[in-house]
Amino acid sequence: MSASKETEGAVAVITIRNPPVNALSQQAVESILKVLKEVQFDPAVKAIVICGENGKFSAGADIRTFENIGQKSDSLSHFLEDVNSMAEKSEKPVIAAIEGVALGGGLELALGCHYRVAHVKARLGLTEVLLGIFPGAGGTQRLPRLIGLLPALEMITTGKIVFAPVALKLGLIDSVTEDNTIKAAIHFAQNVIGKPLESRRLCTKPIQCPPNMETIFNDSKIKLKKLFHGAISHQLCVEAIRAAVQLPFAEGILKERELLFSIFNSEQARDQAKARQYAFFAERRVTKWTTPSGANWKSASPHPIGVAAVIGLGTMGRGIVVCLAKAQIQVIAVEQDGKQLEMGRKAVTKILERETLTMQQRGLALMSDSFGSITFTLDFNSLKNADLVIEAVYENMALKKEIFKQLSSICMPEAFLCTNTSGLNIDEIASVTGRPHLVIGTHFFSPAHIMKLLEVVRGYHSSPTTISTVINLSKVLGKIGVVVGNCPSFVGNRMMGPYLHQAIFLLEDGCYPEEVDKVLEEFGLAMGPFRMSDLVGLDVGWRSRMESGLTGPKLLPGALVRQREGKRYSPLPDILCEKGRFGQKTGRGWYQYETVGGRNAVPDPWVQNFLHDYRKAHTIKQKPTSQNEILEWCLYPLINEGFNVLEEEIASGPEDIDVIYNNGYGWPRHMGGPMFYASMVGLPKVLTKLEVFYENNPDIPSLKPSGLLKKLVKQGSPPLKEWRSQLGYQNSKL
Ligand SMILES: CCCCCCC[C@H](O)CC(=O)SCCNC(=O)CCNC(=O)[C@H](O)C(C)(C)COP(=O)([O-])OP(=O)([O-])OC[C@H]1O[C@@H](n2cnc3c(N)ncnc32)[C@H](O)[C@@H]1OP(=O)([O-])[O-]
Repeated sequence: MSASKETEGAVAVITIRNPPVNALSQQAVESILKVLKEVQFDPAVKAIVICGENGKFSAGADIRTFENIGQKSDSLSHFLEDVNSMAEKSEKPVIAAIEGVALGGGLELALGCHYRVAHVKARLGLTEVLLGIFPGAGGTQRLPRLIGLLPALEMITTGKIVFAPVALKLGLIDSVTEDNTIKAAIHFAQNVIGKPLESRRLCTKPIQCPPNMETIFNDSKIKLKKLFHGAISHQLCVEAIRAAVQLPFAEGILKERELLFSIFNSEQARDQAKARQYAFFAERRVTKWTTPSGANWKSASPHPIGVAAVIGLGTMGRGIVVCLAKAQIQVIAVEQDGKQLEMGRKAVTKILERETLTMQQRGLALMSDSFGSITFTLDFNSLKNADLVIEAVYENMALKKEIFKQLSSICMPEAFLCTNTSGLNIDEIASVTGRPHLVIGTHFFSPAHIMKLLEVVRGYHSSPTTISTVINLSKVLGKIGVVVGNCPSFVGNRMMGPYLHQAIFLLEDGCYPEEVDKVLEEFGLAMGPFRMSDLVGLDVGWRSRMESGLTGPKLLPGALVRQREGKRYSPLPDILCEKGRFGQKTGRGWYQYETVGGRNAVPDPWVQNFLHDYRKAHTIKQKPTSQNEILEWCLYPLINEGFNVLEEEIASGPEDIDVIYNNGYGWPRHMGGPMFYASMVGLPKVLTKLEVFYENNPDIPSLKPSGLLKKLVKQGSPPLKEWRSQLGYQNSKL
């Protein structure tokens, strides 16, 4: 953890060293400050270049030290701003040579420099808000002075990262190079020696403000509230930028620090920051998978995938083709029906055109010819060229088995065979192949080219190389792969089950869909259970319930309307489907929509009357339910299932579950994930509530408190990071 100095002619090059990403710990910052002071007084030095070791400028303040945030944050912010200010005030030109990343405090340091030279692939951003804080070393005061109020507002309040070419257009950097950045910066420095620096000092620069500033700030706060569901740091960013506009620079810096401090003094804001930082590290932790046999992310080597095939060009298949092509992988897209193939080809082309346009708008030179080539074909034999095949046909075990049998004989013996099933048994699918060790589940989330999550479902025989290859592929696709065990519905969908059932029981008991959705959306979920069901399509669950005999022709005669095998059952979604209300796709579901396929959910008086009549017909007394009760009734059963998943060793740890929910199910990051949320609420409280729920509803088994939850409470509710050590892994499905 140090900064060192070398000289090249009259230019001193200060290198930040703190592997792996040159994070700015207090020690690192002190060291930069010391070297910077030294070169200020060295008469041989006429210009200064600051760079980071190993091709990374700096990923900002050291997040690992944030755990004990509070007083310390003030000193770190102080120190970092001291460096920035010293660079800014220097009488010798200071140039930031930006390679890899300049994020958070790293970019703030670069903003303190007089000039910025970046490599074409470098990424820059003030990402603090994504960690529940905001730039605390002058970023909110300097960035608007450099690039203008509106672009700065957008970058700071959303944590948006831009590539160097876009940064150049914004005026964030002065030069982009495709060659050696440090050499380019030294050359740049030599050219500016002796030139006046006053106009390069951002602290002296006025901010160009549009006349309707107040409206801009107020609108921005409203937009952010909607977009980030009540996350406090986003709102505080606006206040700090307002200070940049209203106050002289030095006072703005003090205000920025005061606002940053207010985060640590508010319990809610502090918890949100903790949750976001936990989510950051959880995402890194899940990549370090391990199996009970001892194989792990370090010991298993992934195979590179040059050619991948996708079978089935429905919604999921199309999205998977797009993300493979975007990652420059050659794709073979197979359908069995000519019409479906043509529809799939058109849809994929349209998405790729949209993606190209978006990339171009973001200033990235990604053109359609930099996508991997796609061959659309009806010929199954073309699969013989694929390194990896992803089957994405509809959820039918017989069909999937038929396909895997064919794959086993057509594909190269070393080809990996993946299924995009969202809940079927991987081992049963693998059993029809001659290579079960190369079979694995790759559960993508819709839309597959956008959603970041990939549940990697390990079958009993899936080899470490197979796991490693698919996890590596998830990285190549820009996704987060989480290894989970093989059980019905795996992790995410399995936990959704009790949540959705409970939401429907609330309707029977007196609530309305919009009431339940509102509570969960105010909590921060991207969509409440009913809007989400309408989006997915109510017919999906209906077909599976018919298949398993819970409703429809296979239902045993004499079954009670609201009970199945002694357990509470609600026929409400079945009745809606029988009436052709499948959700958005039919323009009617739990809500009504302006058109078939419309997205704007409007409460439907028909549903209200229907629920009213239903309760009357079944003599159900309408119970008043408070907002808090709605939240607990929906979330606690979901969390309880999470503990069951951990106890059965379907997920390696609470972090895995939380990463799945944050990236696949629209869980608000400032709540960390369901398991983190449980730890914040307090395990004894969750347990007590579940005990009461179950006692009053013994016919709802998912309310029965999980053994692991009880065990943890008995042990005094250890912190979440210790839960893993309570898991035995004797019967691990991982
Ligand atoms: C609270 C008071 C603050 C007051 C002062 C304010 C100053 C400032 O305004 C605040 C900040 O800068 S806030 C900061 C704002 N900065 C950000 O938000 C940037 C956050 N970082 C990133 O976005 C990504 O990590 C990168 C894009 C840098 C690299 O992505 P990639 O290539 O896919 O690699 P990867 O796998 O992701 O990371 C590799 C390893 O590095 C580790 N690590 C990373 N950053 C770290 C950090 N800052 N620190 C420590 N460690 C950090 C990471 O955990 C991992 O460790 P592991 O043990 O091997 O698992």
